Amino acid sequence: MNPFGSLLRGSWPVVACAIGAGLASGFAGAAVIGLVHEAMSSAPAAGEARERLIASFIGLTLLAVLSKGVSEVLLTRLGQSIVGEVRRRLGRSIIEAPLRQIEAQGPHRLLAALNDDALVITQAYVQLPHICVCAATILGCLVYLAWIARSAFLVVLCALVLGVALFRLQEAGALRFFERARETSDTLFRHFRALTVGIKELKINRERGEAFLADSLGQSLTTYERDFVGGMTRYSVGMGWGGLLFYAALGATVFVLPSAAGLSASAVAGATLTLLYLMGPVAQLVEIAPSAGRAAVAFRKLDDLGLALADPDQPRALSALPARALGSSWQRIELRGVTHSYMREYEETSFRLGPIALDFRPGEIVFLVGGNGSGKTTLAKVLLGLYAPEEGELRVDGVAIGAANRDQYRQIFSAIFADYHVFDEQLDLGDARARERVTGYLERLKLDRRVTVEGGRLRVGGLSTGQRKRLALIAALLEDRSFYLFDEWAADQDPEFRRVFYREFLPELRAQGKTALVISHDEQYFGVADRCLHMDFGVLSEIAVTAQPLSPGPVVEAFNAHESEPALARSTS
Ligand SMILES: Nc1ncnc2c1ncn2[C@@H]1O[C@H](COP(=O)(O)OP(=O)(O)OP(=O)(O)O)[C@@H](O)[C@H]1O
Repeated sequence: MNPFGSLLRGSWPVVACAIGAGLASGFAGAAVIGLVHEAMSSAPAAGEARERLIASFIGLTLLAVLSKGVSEVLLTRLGQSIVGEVRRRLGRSIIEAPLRQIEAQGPHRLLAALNDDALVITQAYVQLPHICVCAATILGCLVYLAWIARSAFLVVLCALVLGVALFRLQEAGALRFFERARETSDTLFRHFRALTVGIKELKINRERGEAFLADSLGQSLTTYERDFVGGMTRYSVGMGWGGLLFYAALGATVFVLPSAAGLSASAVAGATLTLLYLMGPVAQLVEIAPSAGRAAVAFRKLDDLGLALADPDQPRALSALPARALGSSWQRIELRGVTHSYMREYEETSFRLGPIALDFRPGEIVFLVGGNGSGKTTLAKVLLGLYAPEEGELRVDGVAIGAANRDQYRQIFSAIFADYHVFDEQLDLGDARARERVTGYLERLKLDRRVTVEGGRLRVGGLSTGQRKRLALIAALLEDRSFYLFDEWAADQDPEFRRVFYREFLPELRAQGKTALVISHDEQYFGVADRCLHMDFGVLSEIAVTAQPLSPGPVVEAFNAHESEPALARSTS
């Protein structure tokens, strides 16, 4: 979908006012030229006529300057609102795009799109009123020229047509340079990311730091600079041709047309003034061209990334999932013959998960174990609706999950992946009960000194890696979803918090009727599970649960009581 009109929706009044003010400025400027021409070519005015001429001159120049100022202010407003809108839409596009697509692009490409492409597209949009004003001024000047000196008009028209053709030729080359520069921009953002994320490694090893600056970052910067300058140079050459043709038309008007076409001295003066005035808007239009060219490259790049700047208000597909499935009232989540594979570049083999047959019921604690790279996280992503199954299907209480209801399905889950992120700024606690709950969690996870509750929100201080993971656990528990995924949550916790997690939090979730899939290597806690699944190179099997609680206590007793229930065995692979 062409986002051109929809990006400006809501900004049309500003665009219209900017165009109106620009036109007023352009026409007032052109009228000043006409006035000057009239004053120069007729006998000096006296008395009332002279006063009228001076008053008109002052009025028109004031109008030209003021309306130009108004137009500039409006354009600044327009620019800021469009860059915000472009980034909002890109953000939405990223959230709505399939996770595999986003993972395949990598964060650096998305950052480049959010930064570079959003700005470049905005710069082009902001020029829109300028383009209208310049085009109107050029048109007005050409009409005036045709009226006072037809032969000069024809010469200028020929020069314009030839100039545009030569300019377009140069522009094609310029766009190729800009496309290469845009590709380098992706690499640059990858290096920027490495610079911020890998700052410790770069500081510790000076040679690595120097090599990074000189080779990785340095080379990309040089390549970007070379291609960008190359593109702009092509445009400058195009502009040079245009300028040369313009001066040729001016020379012909002044030196050739009076004798060749019998142009009068007054017509030559008028045509010369008009041509000199025309140079301004023509030059402006030509200067805008690189912005438009770069915007075209940016739009193409967003298309390649699969990120459309679609109108966010377009109607969305309605979910086919019954509303009750969103709460804790689902009774069965099934994976039937589900598969997923990754195609690996430069490798002949690809990883394939499944086919998986698996059921989950409310109130189950299911452990998932297996070696590194065996497919545990991949299974979790498929289960959570983050990857669409290639074959087979997911069902909730018999309702198949597809594109239309996948987003709604995902709202059943709360997850802490190994590469989790906590949205601190969104830790809004809401009512008093939630505040009470969170105070309890903070105390139990020994975060009450680092994280405080202020004005219904959590205020987070500097946290260690393990503390941050515990904060992620609190954030997940506050979401109060019916199905939890913990991907090696306890991996970076000390023994005390591992115990609290396995012996207290998991049984509590079970008691609340919530389900948890726990990816874990902590064998000593496998007894907590109702079922234990094992993943081996994408193949899932069920293993026996052994209950060997380490340290008995009130919570463990409760857990042991639960263990006397028969272990659920609904999973097969
Ligand atoms: N985004 C991806 N693109 C391509 N291949 C991937 C991707 N993510 C994982 N893989 C591959 O899929 C296989 C399973 O990975 P997965 O992350 O599911 O394993 P895991 O059991 O969770 O491993 P770990 O215990 O190390 O976290 C691995 O061989 C991995 O190389």
